[in-house]
Amino acid sequence: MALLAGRTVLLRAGVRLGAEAATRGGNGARRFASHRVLVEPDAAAGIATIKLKNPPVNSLSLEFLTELIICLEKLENDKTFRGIILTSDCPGIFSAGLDLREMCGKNPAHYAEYWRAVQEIWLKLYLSNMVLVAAINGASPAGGCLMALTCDYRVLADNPRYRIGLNETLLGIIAPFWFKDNLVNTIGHRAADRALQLGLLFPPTEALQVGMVDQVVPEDQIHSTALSVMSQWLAIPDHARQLTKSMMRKATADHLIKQREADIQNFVSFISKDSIQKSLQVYLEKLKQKKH
Ligand SMILES: CCCC/C=C/CC(=O)SCCNC(=O)CCNC(=O)[C@H](O)C(C)(C)COP(=O)(O)OP(=O)(O)OC[C@H]1O[C@@H](n2cnc3c(N)ncnc32)[C@H](O)[C@@H]1OP(=O)(O)O
Repeated sequence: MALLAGRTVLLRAGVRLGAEAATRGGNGARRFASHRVLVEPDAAAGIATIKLKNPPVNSLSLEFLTELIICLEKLENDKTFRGIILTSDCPGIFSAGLDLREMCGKNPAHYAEYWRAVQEIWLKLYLSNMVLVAAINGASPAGGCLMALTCDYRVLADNPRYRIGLNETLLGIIAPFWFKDNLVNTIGHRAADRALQLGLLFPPTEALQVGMVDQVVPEDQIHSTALSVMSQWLAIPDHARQLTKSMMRKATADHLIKQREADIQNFVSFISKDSIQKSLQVYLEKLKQKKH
């Protein structure tokens, strides 16, 4: 195993994380080769910082999700690491959430493959044995917010443009039950009810008030704060913390695990509807025209 402090890392001989992109080989198998998930290891501290790097907005495309899933698997299986700091390498954006282009104008088989990957990243993050701290250094709507919600602790940089929330209703779509469960577990039923129905995106002060994040700090202190939170969490014996985490989260994860195939079918039939396709296209078009 080679560990290079402060660099994109080689975790196992010959496998370069962050240097991988999914492509189809002749036999249909996936190969990997690109630079979207940067891992900065601190082996002495047992911490890996994952920097999301899928410019311009870290939208969660199938390829990006696949790389992230592989990265998390490798870290989870590597006893060197006990904690992950999840942050962004894209200035001003943590993640714009699911890649709308994966949900528009594609076929049912693609939607099913995509949704399985979305479920997988959520399960991997939500059930991770490691301590996960989100250092949210940018806007974090929808799927971006969901990734942060899977973490054990959330630090948000204090910038009014860095809004966070599950805004699905604004797109004319519905947050799945497991997005909802994760939000309810974090901010409580009443606040989640209001936030989900209105598709609220909270600026930092409100995000802190509602419990969507645990701490708001000046932007230049986000990484140091995440490190100090991490050392506090890593001071707890792993077995006790991990079993407690599992006790708190298992029922929520099992809810999805038991209905995984049905959830995929629901997604495929919902997203394939003409009316939903139309809403998503209009939303994407609005995003594109915003600049002009
Ligand atoms: C049953 C279905 C359940 C599924 C649940 C869905 C969960 C989701 O995650 S849906 C995605 C929801 N995401 C959003 O609503 C965020 C949309 N984006 C934004 O609000 C802004 O882009 C953002 C605040 C993140 C950043 O703003 P800017 O810095 O001003 O960037 P631009 O808006 O100019 O965007 C640059 C470029 O990126 C494209 N873009 C943005 N978001 C997405 C996305 N989620 N998927 C795909 N592409 C995205 C945007 O269109 C611009 O493209 P170009 O015009 O081609 O440069």
